[in-house]
Amino acid sequence: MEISTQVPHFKNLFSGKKGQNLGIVNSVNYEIPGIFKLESGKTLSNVRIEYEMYGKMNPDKSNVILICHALTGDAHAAGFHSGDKKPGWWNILIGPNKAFDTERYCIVCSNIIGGCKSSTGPSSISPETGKPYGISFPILTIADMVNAQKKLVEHLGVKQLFAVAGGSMGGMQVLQWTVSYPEMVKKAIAIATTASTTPQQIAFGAIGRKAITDDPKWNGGNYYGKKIPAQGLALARMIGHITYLSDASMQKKFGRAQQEKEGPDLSKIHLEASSKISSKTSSEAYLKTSSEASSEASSEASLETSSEASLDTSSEAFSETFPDNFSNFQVESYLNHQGDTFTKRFDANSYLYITKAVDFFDLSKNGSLIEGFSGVTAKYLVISITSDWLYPPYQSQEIVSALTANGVDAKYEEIRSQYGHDAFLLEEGQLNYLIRGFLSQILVSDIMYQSFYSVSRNETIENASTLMVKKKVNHLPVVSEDGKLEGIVTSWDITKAVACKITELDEIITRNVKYVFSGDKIETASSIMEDYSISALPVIDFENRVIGMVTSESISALIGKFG
Ligand SMILES: CC(=O)SCCNC(=O)CCNC(=O)[C@H](O)C(C)(C)COP(=O)(O)OP(=O)(O)OC[C@H]1O[C@@H](n2cnc3c(N)ncnc32)[C@H](O)[C@@H]1OP(=O)(O)O
Ligand SMILES: N[C@@H](CCO)C(=O)O
Repeated sequence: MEISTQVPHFKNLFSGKKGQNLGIVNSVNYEIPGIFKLESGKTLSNVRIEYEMYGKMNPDKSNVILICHALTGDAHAAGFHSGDKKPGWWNILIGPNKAFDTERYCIVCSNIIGGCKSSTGPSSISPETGKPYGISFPILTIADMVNAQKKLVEHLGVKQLFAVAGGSMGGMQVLQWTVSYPEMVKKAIAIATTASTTPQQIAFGAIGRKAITDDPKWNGGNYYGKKIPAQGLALARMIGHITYLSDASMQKKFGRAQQEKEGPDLSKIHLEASSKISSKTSSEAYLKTSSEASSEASSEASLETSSEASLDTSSEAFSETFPDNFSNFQVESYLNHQGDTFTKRFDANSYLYITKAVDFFDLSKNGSLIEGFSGVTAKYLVISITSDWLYPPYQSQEIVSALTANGVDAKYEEIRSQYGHDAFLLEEGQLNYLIRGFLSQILVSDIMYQSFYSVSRNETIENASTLMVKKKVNHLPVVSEDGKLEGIVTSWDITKAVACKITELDEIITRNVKYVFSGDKIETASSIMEDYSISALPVIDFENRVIGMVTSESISALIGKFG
């Protein structure tokens, strides 16, 4: 066997290069075959999951990181969609040389079920009725979202995720993953989240939902192809958005400043600009809804409707309440803008279902979070934000305490920020630093040789020794016809065999062979080598197929280079 003599590629482990953007990225849609069962016992069929993937999977698919989005996020976590000026929502962290380094990891992000960004949700067409589900969509839980993601992960052929990461509701999915499928998650990163939704969080969710359901245009959830409940949805977002900021960030952003009286009215500029900028988003969202409602005519109607409805929201709010010359604080204008733009990108029924799933979330068992986390094995990084009053730091500390009580390796970090809850979307420097440190232990995959020679157990000792001499190697993994590891022979075994006049390789193979996985830390490989006095280990995948070799020389070279 030859293990290629070149020094393995150390990639950008210690490069300190500045992060780069991914360029143009695309979404992919996957349909879960058969019936998808929900926690409630209800079922869905033809369930679609929209996802994006950045970076390449390594041969044994052990470098995959699943990113879980927050309440109103989607699969588009990084890079740019063609024609877009803004990148995906976690572009600060995902890309070459960023914490979620796409040169090293394969990043997958999917839109949750229940959402309105091409995964199956209330605005999708029910295969049974041929109409949008509306509120006939079954009740959802965070576990349902995770179960759907698991189907996607299986479809991608990934046996174990290198990591799962997310903030806010994304953090809840992270926690749920490690509870529901402990064997499938190696590392977990939960940011600005809770393991059990508090009454205060539920209260804010309830007000948002009431704003929507009290809007007459909500119409019992049956508004597709008609005027959307823009006013209620905008109000829900305005309430929600206040909880994503902090007292300090609002002071800093707006103070008591008022919108300019002289010159153009900024709130109108923003409204006009947003209806133009978001016309693509709006047409995509509602074309989707109405094409699902199956008529081109209705798609035009609903496109018109969606922009009319959102303009209605603000004009009603201002004209009915205040005379024209009343002052308008900047913070009011800002919230109006946030509410208005939200109506152009989000479905009101999805908002109801998803916020309810958040409210249901409670991982404690018999009132005990320690019991709830009893099966968790993933290594954890839990991050909170000093100014987050929606998911305050004590809730992250409770997670860490309960994990630690179960013997889980859990690290707690606090980001110092004035941004409030949404700091998990904004604090580029601190997040990159903490996440990179947590993820970037050197792995076998970083130093293994992917080109190697092997022999079959039916080989003669003469042929095996000729191969070793010719290719200048001391270890040959013995593999079956389908590449599965059966044993190993070393040059020392061959020397002994020659001395004892043994001719068949089969007689000298070490069958109780030590091996590693490509996702193992190099410390693991190095301690096996030390404990058993061996200088090379086959690297196998989860099917027991040999995919590479790691040698003591390659580890020494790494230590020499960076130690
Ligand atoms: C996984 C996920 O969570 S995905 C969902 C994340 N995205 C969102 O939540 C979208 C809405 N949220 C936000 O915009 C969040 O505040 C953030 C965290 C994403 C962005 O934060 P920041 O960069 O600080 O932006 P900021 O909060 O200042 O908002 C900027 C917008 O407000 C507008 N704005 C600022 N001041 C005013 C004002 N006085 N009057 C009207 N509009 C204003 C800006 O023009 C800008 O509009 P645009 O987004 O249409 O371009
Ligand atoms: N602002 C983010 C975080 C909410 O938790 C969102 O809308 O998804």
